[in-house]
Amino acid sequence: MKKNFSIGITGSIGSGKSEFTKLAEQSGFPVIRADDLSKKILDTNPDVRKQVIKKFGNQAYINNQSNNKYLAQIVFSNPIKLRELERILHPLVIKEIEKQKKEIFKKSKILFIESALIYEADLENLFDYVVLITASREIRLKRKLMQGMTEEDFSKREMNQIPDDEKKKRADFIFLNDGSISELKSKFDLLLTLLSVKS
Ligand SMILES: CC(C)(COP(=O)(O)OP(=O)(O)OC[C@H]1O[C@@H](n2cnc3c(N)ncnc32)[C@H](O)[C@@H]1O)[C@@H](O)C(=O)NCCC(=O)NCCS
Ligand SMILES: Nc1ncnc2c1ncn2[C@@H]1O[C@H](COP(=O)(O)OP(=O)(O)OP(=O)(O)O)[C@@H](O)[C@H]1O
Repeated sequence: MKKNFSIGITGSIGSGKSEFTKLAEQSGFPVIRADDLSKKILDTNPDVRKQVIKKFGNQAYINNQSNNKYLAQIVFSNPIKLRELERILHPLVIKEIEKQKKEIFKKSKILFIESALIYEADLENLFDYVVLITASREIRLKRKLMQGMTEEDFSKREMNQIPDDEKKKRADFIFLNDGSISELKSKFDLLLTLLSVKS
């Protein structure tokens, strides 16, 4: 293998991208989760906190923690507000990914990066390859209902995401995750074979 690879993992809500990322982690590969970075920045960056309170009010934080339920209620019902929150967070998330990527590539040739919004946020150039995890709406909804999300909250989030048909045109690899986790693991192993990577 000649160079370092960064592999983006994306998919619509409930598709199973976190499960796929977990498989990469369990196989010993370094992983970055954009969502976790975003949450950490939202919680701990004082300048972000100032900007978020200015746009969304004092209720955006409870004690020292971001009030995600409150923010979710606002932004997923109002695309303008969502863009405002994204404009505050995304540049910092991208900067942090780039920083961590450099460090990780000193020790590893492969890096998996999970991000729900690779196409929505135009992040494609952060990755050598993008893996799209898919499942029917019915299955994705069922999974999120099982996790305690309401159908209304699911639909509001989904409405702010690019449809799978469009994502499929842009992804390098597409894996359907409508079976068991062990079937998903076989697909993960297939990806390693296709990329000539050994865990
Ligand atoms: C509004 C917030 C605080 C709500 O947090 P909450 O814990 O309820 O949801 P969480 O972040 O875990 O998201 C769950 C799912 O919602 C969907 N989702 C999250 N952000 C977005 C978005 N900007 N656009 C579309 N869908 C989104 C994804 O499918 C994601 O996996 C949070 O989603 C947020 O800060 N979003 C804006 C920043 C962002 O774009 N983050 C995504 C990765 S960088
Ligand atoms: N093949 C599968 N078999 C059984 N359960 C699954 C499978 N894939 C995912 N799940 C479950 O469905 C739920 C949603 O999966 P996951 O969190 O991986 O999706 P996601 O794409 O990361 O979702 P989100 O966009 O909400 O972050 C989780 O509880 C997960 O364990």
